[in-house]
Amino acid sequence: MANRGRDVSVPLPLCVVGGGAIGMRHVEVSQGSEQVRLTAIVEPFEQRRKELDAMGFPVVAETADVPGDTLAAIVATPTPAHFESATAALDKGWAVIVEKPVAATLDEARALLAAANDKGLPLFTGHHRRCHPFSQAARNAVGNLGDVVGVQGLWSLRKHDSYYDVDWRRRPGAGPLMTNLSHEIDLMRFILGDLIEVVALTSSARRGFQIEDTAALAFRFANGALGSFLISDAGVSPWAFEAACGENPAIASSGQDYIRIIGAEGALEFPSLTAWGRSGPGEIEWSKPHLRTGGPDFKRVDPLFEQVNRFAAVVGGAQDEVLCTGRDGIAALEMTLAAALSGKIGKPVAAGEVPGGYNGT
Ligand SMILES: NC(=O)C1=CN([C@@H]2O[C@H](COP(=O)(O)OP(=O)(O)OC[C@H]3O[C@@H](n4cnc5c(N)ncnc54)[C@H](OP(=O)(O)O)[C@@H]3O)[C@@H](O)[C@H]2O)C=CC1
Ligand SMILES: O=C1CO[C@H](CO)[C@@H](O)[C@@H]1O
Repeated sequence: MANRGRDVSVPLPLCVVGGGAIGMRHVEVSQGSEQVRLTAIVEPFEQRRKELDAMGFPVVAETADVPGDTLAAIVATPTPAHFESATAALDKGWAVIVEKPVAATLDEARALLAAANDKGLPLFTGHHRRCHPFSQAARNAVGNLGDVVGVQGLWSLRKHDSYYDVDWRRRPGAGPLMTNLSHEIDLMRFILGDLIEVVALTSSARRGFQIEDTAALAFRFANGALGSFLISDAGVSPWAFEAACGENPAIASSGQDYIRIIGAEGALEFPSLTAWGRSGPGEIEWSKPHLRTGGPDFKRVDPLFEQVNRFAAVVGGAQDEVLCTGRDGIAALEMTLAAALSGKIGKPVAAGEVPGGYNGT
C-alpha cells in the first residue's frame, strides 16, 4: 500500500478538509498528537477561512493548495460533499479518513472504496466510537452472555435549535438516521456482528423538516439475534452514547447506560459493562436471582485522538483491528439507508435491497 513503510518516527503530515464543527475537533487532536503533523485546513468559504487564519491556523482554499509533503487527509465536509472531497484527497495520493456516514449513497461509497483500492491507499470511516476501551471490551464481554438473543438501545438528545441553522443539516444526507444512527449501527456491528434486515417507523412531527427527527427501528442480525432502537434529536433524555460516556465536549454527561445486550446466559449494560448473570449452579432461568457485576473502570480517552494515532500507525504499515475501514463504513451506511427506506415504504428492508443511488429521502 502507498505510504506503507515510511519512517514512523516522523509525524504523518496530514490535512483536515472542512473547518466546521467536527473538522476543528480533528484539528485539535492532530495538533495535540506526536504521531501526526497538521499541514493545512482546507476550507472553501472565504469568511470561514479568514476566521481560521485570524486564529492562527494554516488554512487554504482547496486541496490543490495543500503543502506538497502532505500524505493523508481527514475529510470532515458535509456528508453530501464526502464523495467529492474524499475523491480529491485520494487523487492526491493521500491516505484518508472520511467522516461518517462514509458517503451520501452506496454508489458513492463503493466508488470511493474502489478508487482507494485501485490506488493502494488506506481508506477509513470516522466511526470513532470503536476507539474507546469500553467498546473494545464490550466486543469481548458478549462472549460471556451465551448465544446473543437481542439488543435494545435508546439514543435521544435534544439538539439546540440553532444546530439546524446550517442548511445541509436540514436536507437529505443529514438527520438523526444518517448523522447519529449510522454510529449506532457501526457500533452494533463492531460488538455483535453484521445486521441483515431492518424495519423502521420515522417521524418529522416535532421539528417539521424534510428529514426525520425521530425513528423507531427493529433489526435482524446475521447470527439470529434481534434488536430494537429508538432514536430522536428532538426529545430530551439522559440516554445516548455521548451522554453516557461524556466523549463530546459539546454534550452534557449523564453517566447513564443506553444499550442493553441480552444473551441466553446473561445480560450486559453498555457502556458501563455492568453484567447480569448466573448466581449459582444449575439451569439459569427466571426464578433465580441474577448476580450483578459492576463493569471495570475504563481509561478515559479522546476517541478522535486515538483514531488519528491508529491511522498514522496504519499508514506507517501497522495492522489494526479496531478502526472502521471503508468496507465497514459501507456496511453501516447500507443499514442506515435501509432504515430510512423502510420508514418510507413501510416494509422491512434487507441488506442488498437498497438502491445504489438512494440518499435516504
Ligand atoms: N464523528 C463525529 O463525531 C462527527 C461526525 N460528523 C460528520 O462530519 C461531517 C461534517 O459535520 P459538521 O462538522 O457537523 O458540519 P459543519 O457544517 O459544521 O462543517 C462542515 C465544514 O465543511 C465546510 N465545507 C463545505 N463544503 C466543503 C467542501 N466542498 N470542501 C471543504 N470544506 C467544505 C463547511 O464550510 P461552510 O460552513 O462555510 O459551508 C464547514 O466549515 C458530516 O459528515 C457529519 O456526519 C459530525 C459531527 C460529529
Ligand atoms: O457524529 C456525530 C454527530 O453528531 C453528534 C453530535 O453533534 C456527535 O456526538 C456524533 O459523534
